[in-house]
Amino acid sequence: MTRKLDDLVAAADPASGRVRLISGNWKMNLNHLEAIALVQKLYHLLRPEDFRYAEVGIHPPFTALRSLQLTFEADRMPFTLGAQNCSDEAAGAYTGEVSAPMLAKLGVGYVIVGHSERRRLFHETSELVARKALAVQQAGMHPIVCIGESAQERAAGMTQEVLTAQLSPVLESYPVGAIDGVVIAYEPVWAIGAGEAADPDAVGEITRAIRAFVSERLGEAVGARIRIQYGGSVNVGNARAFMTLDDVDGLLVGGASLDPDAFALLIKSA
Ligand SMILES: O=C(CO)COP(=O)(O)O
Repeated sequence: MTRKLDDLVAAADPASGRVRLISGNWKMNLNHLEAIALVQKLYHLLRPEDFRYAEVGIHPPFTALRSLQLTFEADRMPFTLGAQNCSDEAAGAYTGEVSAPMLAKLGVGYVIVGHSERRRLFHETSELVARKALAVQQAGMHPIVCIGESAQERAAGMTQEVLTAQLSPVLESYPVGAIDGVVIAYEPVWAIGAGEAADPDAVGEITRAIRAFVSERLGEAVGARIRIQYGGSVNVGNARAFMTLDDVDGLLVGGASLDPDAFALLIKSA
């Protein structure tokens, strides 16, 4: 379900004008009944003003999308529905795949593409990720494009190089007029599921460099409008430190989004 424009304007950061976005990536967890129970509990823990601070996206497995779509509609819950992946093809003989138009039909607003788990475990290249981002845009949704360096790449001083290489195919192929609908999620691979997040000062520097790179490639106006999330062991204790960084507009939360009490507190603390 997509939220009304006036709600989203309220969720914008007054300094940057960018709408904050806190997204819960459930990964391969929770069946559709557990998914309904979690969002009902989460919704009751949040007050209307919590939704005015940021747009809150929920990214369940595909099998729970229809159930959550109906739950959000029936109870008028102002969450935005999200998916974790999609095919770069619109339809056809691709056994086991799910297309972007199918997700759009379910009311999905955001689709995560290029998560490091998909790059690493399912061998997704940055070119494929760029095609998926384009498929998401063509179906009328927004891609959340994940980029991030591994521990080895970081140790070798290659962070900036890796991030720009991952991002470039998206910036080169995406329609220029729609590019500010892209959300970039900076998720250092070594911080995912690690229990310890990256240092906020370092994230501040890296996200500033990501925005500068977008500005350099596509102009200052686009750079100023594109949204950047941080992800990797975000929890109640550190969410605010990331949200107060100038170039961070939101969070991509894994483990902590599976616990409604923790996720509600995290949204409030941010
Ligand atoms: O991969 C992540 C979100 O996409 C982060 O996961 P954790 O928050 O569990 O570290």
